[in-house]
Amino acid sequence: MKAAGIVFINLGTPDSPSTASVRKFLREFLSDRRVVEVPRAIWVLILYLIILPFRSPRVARNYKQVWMNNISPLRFFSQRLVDGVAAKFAEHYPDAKIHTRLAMSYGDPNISAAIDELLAAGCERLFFLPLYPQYSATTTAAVHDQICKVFAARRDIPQWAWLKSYYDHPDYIAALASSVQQHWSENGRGELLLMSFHGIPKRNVELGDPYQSHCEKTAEALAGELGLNKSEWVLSYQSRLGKAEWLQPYTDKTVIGLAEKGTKTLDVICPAFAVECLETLEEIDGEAHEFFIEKGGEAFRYIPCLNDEESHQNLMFSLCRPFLEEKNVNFR
Ligand SMILES: C=CC1=C(C)c2cc3[nH]c(cc4nc(cc5[nH]c(cc1n2)c(C)c5CCC(=O)O)C(CCC(=O)O)=C4C)c(C)c3C=C
Ligand SMILES: [Fe+2]
Ligand SMILES: [Fe+2]
Repeated sequence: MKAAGIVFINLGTPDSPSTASVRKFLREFLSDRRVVEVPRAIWVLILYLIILPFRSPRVARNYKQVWMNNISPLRFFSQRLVDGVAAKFAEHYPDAKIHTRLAMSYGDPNISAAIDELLAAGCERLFFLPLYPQYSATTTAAVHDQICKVFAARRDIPQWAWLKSYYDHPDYIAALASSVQQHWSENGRGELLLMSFHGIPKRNVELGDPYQSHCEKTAEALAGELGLNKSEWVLSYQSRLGKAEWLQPYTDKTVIGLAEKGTKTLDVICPAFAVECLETLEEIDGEAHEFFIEKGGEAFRYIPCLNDEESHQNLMFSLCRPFLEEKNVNFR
């Protein structure tokens, strides 16, 4: 087997929960045209005059609530996951040279540095695995752009492949289902299972982004695996930004509506997030949790992301295996 490099890529996160670090992160993230498609001249004004000055201190306070000693949850769990998968590679392919790296779309460690390190370590083949089960141009294509930008500046391009999505991979659905079942066995079963996915603007879907259809397929497959009928689960979209319409139903309104209509116990899972982050810990287990209780709910039970669970490491291993074994790669 030729020396191979695997790059796991997540969104990115600030270096610290300070306003300055959050501002730096938001500036890079929200300047990407894949993320915000508003015409540049208008967007630069909104970003620099409104979002960066006003949102950064508020979001920094939110990050402070979920920060783990001196590391962000997203960075902590992503690195643990990658370390766990690296150990599996070493165990299953003891004679092979497989190098793994975690990289971020925004902030450090960046994709370009990861590629440089892997090539310097002698990797002749590279595989990129964005940690987004559902494809969206706002996230997955942004990763693809960055990979292509790095190679556009190189003369000798290595053989490389990437994984576009894994929204219906049997090991992904099985890992989610077993996390729900474990949660039910430890905490009891709520009246309803809410599956909350990160949202994107509705217009993006109208223009051809398959994200919504991927989320729906994940949700239906998970409900099927758990044997739930239509009245036992709900899909919603969280984390909207700005005034435009995003995918509906919105998670905050859904949670409030359910509590007002008499749901007392709610189990909540966020299948679009590979690992814990601000959007799961603060927005869902913090804010949405509070809304539910304020409006009359009794128990809001957040089901953790797959994080560095064994089932998640095995899923990552399965996703990399065809590439590592140089089989005919036939990814979706
Ligand atoms: C799971 C996939 C994600 C999609 C799709 C996505 C689209 C998307 N996000 C924003 C704006 C923000 N997202 C923010 C945080 C954030 N987003 C994701 C994932 C997806 N985003 C994650 C994992 C995180 C958490 C990062 C962390 O450090 O924990 C933020 C920052 C926080 C805030 O200011 O509220 C913004 C902004 C847009 C505009 C978008 C699609 C158009
Ligand atoms: Fe986001
Ligand atoms: Fe949020």
